[in-house]
Amino acid sequence: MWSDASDRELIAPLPTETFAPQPKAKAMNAFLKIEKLGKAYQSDKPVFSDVSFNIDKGEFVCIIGHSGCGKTTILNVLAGLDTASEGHAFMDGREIAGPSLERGVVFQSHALMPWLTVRQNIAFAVKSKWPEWKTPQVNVHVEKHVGMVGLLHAIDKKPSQLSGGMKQRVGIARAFAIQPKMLLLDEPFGALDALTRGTIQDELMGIVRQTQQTVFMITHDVDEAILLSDRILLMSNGNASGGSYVPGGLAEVVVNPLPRERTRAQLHHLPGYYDMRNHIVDFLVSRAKAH
Ligand SMILES: Nc1ncnc2c1ncn2[C@@H]1O[C@H](COP(=O)(O)OP(=O)(O)OP(=O)(O)O)[C@@H](O)[C@H]1O
Repeated sequence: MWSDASDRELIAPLPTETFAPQPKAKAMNAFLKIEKLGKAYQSDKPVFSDVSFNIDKGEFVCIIGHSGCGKTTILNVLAGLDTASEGHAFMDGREIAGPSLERGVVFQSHALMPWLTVRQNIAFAVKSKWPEWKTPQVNVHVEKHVGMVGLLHAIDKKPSQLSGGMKQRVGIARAFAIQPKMLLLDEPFGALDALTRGTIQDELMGIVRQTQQTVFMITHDVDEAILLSDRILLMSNGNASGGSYVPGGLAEVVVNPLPRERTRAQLHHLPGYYDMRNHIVDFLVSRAKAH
């Protein structure tokens, strides 16, 4: 029911699926195209290999897997901050070869410049993207994006004067403000309490739906993935059982069957929610880490 048939063709071999394939038209020239990606810090023990997937424009894709399977490594390759040992990553028809303002990145730690205010932090990024812009235009743009995350009242405060949730909001506003072609989120809400996390998830979902932003996000939270994403990539860890080493990789692609206009409050009442949740949890418990 959930597996993405076209991705299956790209990811070979995949384990037997217990769900009927769901046909989904997928262009050959997908917006983001990952081909047979592999990474080895130790040549005899690659972290993962043969990872292939596509992301369409406007799609929200989450990746889930146990610690150490290589999620951040993949995100860093997409960000241009790391290189793969094998394979290729293309965005918008061009191979990714270094960081670019075409991709906005939000990490778990907010990475704001502590000596600058919210306004100045975001203006710095905006001026890097559009150096020809005059100050009034930069200000309007900054205020629009700070408003989007509900922080206009704190726009002239420094990071030390903000809560953890507020700092993450600034990071999200800054990433959106450069109008990236792709947003890369590495557990952006990992350090937040459940209440703040929920509020910011709602805000992020609203902005993403409104801007049709393409997103690749790492999370450890199954409910967060089900709430936000159109598809969920399930990654397995490298496995050294039986004397030989098998690298980790992309084990399965789960297509989210829930209506896109879902909200956090209604999620648990939607038909199909528990089946999907149980399927992902079962994967994490029994298949993701087959040591
Ligand atoms: N620079 C490095 N040098 C050597 N090994 C590294 C390096 N960076 C990552 N690794 C190793 O590669 C593996 C994958 O790391 P990565 O951070 O991508 O995993 P992850 O799935 O994102 O984990 P987590 O969920 O804990 O963040 C880990 O075993 C890690 O120790």
